[in-house]
Amino acid sequence: MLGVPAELGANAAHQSSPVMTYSNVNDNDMETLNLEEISELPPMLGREHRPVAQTSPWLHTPDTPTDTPRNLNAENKPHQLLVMKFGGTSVGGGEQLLRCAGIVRKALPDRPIVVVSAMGKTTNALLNAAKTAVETGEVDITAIRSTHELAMKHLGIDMPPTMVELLNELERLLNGVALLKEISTQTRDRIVSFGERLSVRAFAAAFNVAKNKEEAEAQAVDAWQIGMRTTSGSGSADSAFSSVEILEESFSAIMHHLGPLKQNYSYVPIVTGYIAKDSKGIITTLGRDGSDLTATVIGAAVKASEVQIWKDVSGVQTTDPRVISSAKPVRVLTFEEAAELSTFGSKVVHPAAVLPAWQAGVPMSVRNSMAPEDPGTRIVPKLSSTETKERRVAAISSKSNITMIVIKSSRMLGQHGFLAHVFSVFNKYAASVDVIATSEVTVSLTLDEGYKHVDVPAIERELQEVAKVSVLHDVAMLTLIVPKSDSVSVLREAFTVFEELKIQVEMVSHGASNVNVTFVLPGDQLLTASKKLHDVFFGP
Ligand SMILES: Nc1ncnc2c1ncn2[C@@H]1O[C@H](COP(=O)(O)OP(=O)(O)O)[C@@H](O)[C@H]1O
Ligand SMILES: N[C@@H](CC(=O)OP(=O)(O)O)C(=O)O
Repeated sequence: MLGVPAELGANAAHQSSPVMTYSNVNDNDMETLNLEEISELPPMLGREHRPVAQTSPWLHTPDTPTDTPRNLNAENKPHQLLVMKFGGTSVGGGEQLLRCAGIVRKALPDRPIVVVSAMGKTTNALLNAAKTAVETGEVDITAIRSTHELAMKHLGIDMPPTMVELLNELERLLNGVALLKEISTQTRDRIVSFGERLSVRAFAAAFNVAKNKEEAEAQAVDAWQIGMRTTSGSGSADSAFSSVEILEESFSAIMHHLGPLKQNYSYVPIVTGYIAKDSKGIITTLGRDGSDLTATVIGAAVKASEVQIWKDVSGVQTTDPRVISSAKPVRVLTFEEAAELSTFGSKVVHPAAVLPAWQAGVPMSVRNSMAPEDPGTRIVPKLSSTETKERRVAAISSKSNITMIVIKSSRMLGQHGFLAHVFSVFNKYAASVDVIATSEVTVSLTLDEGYKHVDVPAIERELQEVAKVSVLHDVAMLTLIVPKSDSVSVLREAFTVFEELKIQVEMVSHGASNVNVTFVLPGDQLLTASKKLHDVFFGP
């Protein structure tokens, strides 16, 4: 479902849409709007209780006489838009919000669309509040309330009424859960959505406090107001993987709502990451860390000049700096390398988020909100020849708590019958396999830690009907991002390290992608192996 329509923009921009005047659009109204109503809404939303658009900006297409030079760039073309996503760590409190608002102000000539995650650890706090309500019947949102109150206090303003109302609504919802002592996955998704709905309002408030008179005002936007729509399905709130997919129609809807900012940058949209609605108007979530996906979908939809992911670290590092302090910044990665790196354990960019930008040819970068002058990491379609020459291994990532299953055929099924049977069992239990190695009679594979819901004992029982099965828990995967051209020499050096450290490699996967080599190791040897390999490939 996720894909980028080939011809966004020019054609869409010439469709006329009705001239609308509206007022008093508040969040509660938005909650009850149906699909048609949502798609009918004009592009400028979010300013509470006051008229926000008198005419449809779609009437101001680049070639209409109403265009002024101010709306065109130096080459007489409409401006592009820049997507800037700020993660929870970058917007943890009032001080950080002001810092990020400053970064956005500096980028105003590039016409930013801002995407924001929940403040600090708010998503975890919301999930815990829901759990506590179910288990104990108690409701306590003091910490969530005070995170937002303190931030507004830092800005020197009262909490905006919509934030007060959202906090009260959250409390009422949790009281209902506490009374029933049960919660549906749909309600849980709804509860976590408050994190981003609050943070965009806090961010908009911070920007409006910081801005000067000439600068456009910020407006908080819930992603569904600009048409971010997914398939139906709940339960992604606390999952590394989303159970929903972005509907293709979202791309044209987003372009419809935000595209006019290319001609007339009349407000700074501050859009909720991570949340969307399905076509019935039910709130859905994109999986943990899913705000990156919101940003790249918007970037692809409006053909942005760039999608910037702002974090608390100076771009992608050669490995997780919390684990190995000698990690160094990676200046440039290809989309393919970035996708592999995140799929295989680095938390820098959400694994699914690379795809929309990649398909749309919109470059990305990872930047540090604590050090905005740092160049960070560029993510581009292709490396230059100098960049290629400069490095062999781009980065190392790892995943622990992996389950490895070794299946040895006990019947003469023939290889294709055996493999078909094995995969049918994994398919039945919705178990997604990460790494696989096969021989005539043996299949070894790993299950990702994100699939904790998978009933491994049931898979084991079914497979035992045709095979000898052994399950190894607590193995780890260590992945080197390395182009195929260098992988032979890198493999040789890696095995020298494993030999020196007497590490038993359970499985090696090489070749499925152009850019990665993955080793499956005993979990307790991961740290030693990572440190040594990092020293070898990047220096101490
Ligand atoms: N290869 C890596 N490069 C950079 N940071 C990494 C890497 N692997 C793990 N991290 C960690 O990811 C953290 C940022 O992720 P996260 O806290 O989820 O950010 P955000 O809230 O901005 O989305 C960094 O502080 C860093 O410790
Ligand atoms: N707030 C959500 C979504 C998100 O993307 O967050 P962050 O950008 O802070 O990883 C989460 O915590 O999962």
